Amino acid sequence: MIELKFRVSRSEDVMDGHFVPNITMGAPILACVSKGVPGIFMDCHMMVAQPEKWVKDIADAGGALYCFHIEATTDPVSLIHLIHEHKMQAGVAISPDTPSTAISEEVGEFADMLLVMTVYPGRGGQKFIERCVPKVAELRARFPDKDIEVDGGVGPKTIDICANAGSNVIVAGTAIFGAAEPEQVIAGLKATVNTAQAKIASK
Ligand SMILES: O=C(CO)[C@@H](O)[C@H](O)COP(=O)(O)O
Repeated sequence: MIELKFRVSRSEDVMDGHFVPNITMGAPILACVSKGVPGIFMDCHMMVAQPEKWVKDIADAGGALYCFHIEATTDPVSLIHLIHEHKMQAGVAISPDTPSTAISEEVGEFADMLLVMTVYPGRGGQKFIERCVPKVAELRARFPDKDIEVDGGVGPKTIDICANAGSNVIVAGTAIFGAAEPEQVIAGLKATVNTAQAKIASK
């Protein structure tokens, strides 16, 4: 299945730091998309400083998954519960300089998805940061049943390392939107992840 991922941020509020094309927008636009494409799964990556503030707005706009940054909150467990109360899945993201251990056992167990950023949050088209990949393997070992997403600089040249580390949700912006034949890129990314997942499952 192809999902659409929405990067949600406001100019005054940006932190500095499945297959998903990536688009930047806020709740009003999400609401229009939700209305125009009934049943769409909107994976909302909240690159905002106070993620608690936007849960209701995003839920009301039709968000299906609300992913916040662990660096942006002091109480991730309560935030996950709040997201679930609003009938959305909860994702927890870590930026490139944040270790995987920032995700406690409790947070990892309650979350539906863990996101390892492989670029610094802010814009598309950045270079893949390979030193982030071991965090994917660490989280996969600790949380074998969770969705683990990678985001940033992921495409045909970097998918192998992500998939083999255990990532099963891939965000790709430039690699898809910049391709002459996006369908082929998506098919290649999917095949690589499916093969790696089958290998991991057979161990
Ligand atoms: O939101 C971010 C970075 O801030 C990422 O989702 C990138 O926008 C992904 O785009 P590419 O790196 O694939 O071009």
